[in-house]
Amino acid sequence: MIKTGAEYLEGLRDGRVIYIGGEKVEDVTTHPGFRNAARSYARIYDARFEDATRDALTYEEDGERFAAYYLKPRSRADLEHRTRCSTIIADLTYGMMGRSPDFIGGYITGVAMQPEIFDTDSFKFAKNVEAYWDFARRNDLFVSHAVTPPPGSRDAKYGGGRTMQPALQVVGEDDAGLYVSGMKMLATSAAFSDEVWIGNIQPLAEGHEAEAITACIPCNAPGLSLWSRKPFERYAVSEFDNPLAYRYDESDCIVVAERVHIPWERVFVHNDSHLSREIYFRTPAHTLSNHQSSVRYRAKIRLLIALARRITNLAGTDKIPAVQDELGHLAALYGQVSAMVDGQIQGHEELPGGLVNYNRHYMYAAIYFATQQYDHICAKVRELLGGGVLQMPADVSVMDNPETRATFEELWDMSSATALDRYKVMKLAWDILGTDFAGRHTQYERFYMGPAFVVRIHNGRECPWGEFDATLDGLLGSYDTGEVLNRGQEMDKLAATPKAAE
Ligand SMILES: Cc1cc2nc3c(=O)[nH]c(=O)nc-3n(C[C@H](O)[C@H](O)[C@H](O)COP(=O)(O)OP(=O)(O)OC[C@H]3O[C@@H](n4cnc5c(N)ncnc54)[C@H](O)[C@@H]3O)c2cc1C
Repeated sequence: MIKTGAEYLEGLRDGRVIYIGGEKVEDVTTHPGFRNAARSYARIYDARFEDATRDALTYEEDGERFAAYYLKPRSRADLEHRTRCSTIIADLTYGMMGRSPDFIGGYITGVAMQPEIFDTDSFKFAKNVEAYWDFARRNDLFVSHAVTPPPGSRDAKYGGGRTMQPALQVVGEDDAGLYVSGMKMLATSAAFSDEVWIGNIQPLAEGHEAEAITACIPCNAPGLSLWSRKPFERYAVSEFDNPLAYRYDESDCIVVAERVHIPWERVFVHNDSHLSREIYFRTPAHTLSNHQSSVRYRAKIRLLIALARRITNLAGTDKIPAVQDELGHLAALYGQVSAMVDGQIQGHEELPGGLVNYNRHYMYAAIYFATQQYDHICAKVRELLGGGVLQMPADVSVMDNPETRATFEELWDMSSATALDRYKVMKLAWDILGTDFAGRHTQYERFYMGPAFVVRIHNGRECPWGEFDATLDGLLGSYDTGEVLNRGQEMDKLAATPKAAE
């Protein structure tokens, strides 16, 4: 059953423990660091009840409606349905919320499409994976994830001397389940999610099997706390000055567990270092979730490029051929991203059991493009922006004082736009390019799938090298030494033949 925005917000008032530094957040739906972002997520939930978006955001099965990110794709049309769903969510948030519910919806659905790999000689967890997917869709869960170990796990003294190890691991077991303690990085949107998925996207070293635990934990589980980074929403001057930080700060939290109990039915991998990482790649999980990343990125750079064009229009530089050339360059990059989204559908893969997946190599290639080009796109927009934003008054209170307002409106007005309209565009541009919020986005786009070398490893793994070999071998096999020698001898003969009378 799908939830309304109000029901979703009510679910966040569940006693979860969130810290901002030493401050304990009592209620994310009212706290000044989180409340507007919570409402932005609620807006996504409400859109599922609106005529224009219901069919794209949901699917129906046996008379019941579920979020479309829980749809197991069986055809190209299903993949397109999932893409439309993520496009609407990304458009509602201008691509600012990377870990919206459709991201981990892709993980959960992806693992449930090939649950058999979770049955091993030691544990039979396939039924848990399938049951969790059904539980998540029936309860319309928003799940976030933390699958990166803390830097402390590289510490040479890692093995000893501490009462609690930094890397989250199993520390106990009983008939009902497992106990875990430690930290996981960096659960974006966890403050707003119902549950958090913990696991390992990086390889685990031998001897670290206790860290292999992969499971879902409710955000209000006893012993679990979420340690938030600085919430930018709290420091937004106003909605007019920082419209993006004010509405769309999705938050990032370190997950800290102190003897958190996980019932067996929520455990997907235990004590198996290899499998704990393989599940993302041997199932469609990583591809379904990160197709969403490409779709979201497209929405974000559309906003950035639209801003670039508007800025040049307001400044009157849009008629200059060199400026038009820059806009053409940005338009080409946008076209490439769009083509990469469509290509993942066009080149989709058939899976066992009548299921399909987006093209995983194209997905990783799109992510690599996105991570490498984000700084470049921002730099181009900054170039076109000039000193614009810094040539504006400090904040919108300039409009509250009649004296400053009169001068502002008289001197800052241009034929292209009023002073206030120019101010509005410049402040929005700065919110995506220059503020704390913007800096976090630059880091996010670079690291959400891990460092660049990790994204290259994914590309190398999924590249159809066999096809490359076939191309090369086709050419190499089309000639051999004998033929070359024969052809050479024939040329010699021809050269030796007397030419006909000219
Ligand atoms: C804003 C943001 C949100 C995120 N959200 C999530 C989330 O929701 N869930 C989640 O699980 N993760 C998330 N991540 C990703 C995650 O937390 C890590 O930041 C990411 O995996 C990189 O790990 P790290 O920070 O430990 O960097 P490191 O692994 O320490 O890498 C940092 C740099 O060190 C160098 N380096 C390290 N190892 C090597 C090597 N072997 N070879 C060459 N160079 C190397 C590279 O230059 C690399 O860029 C998020 C990250 C950011 C920035």
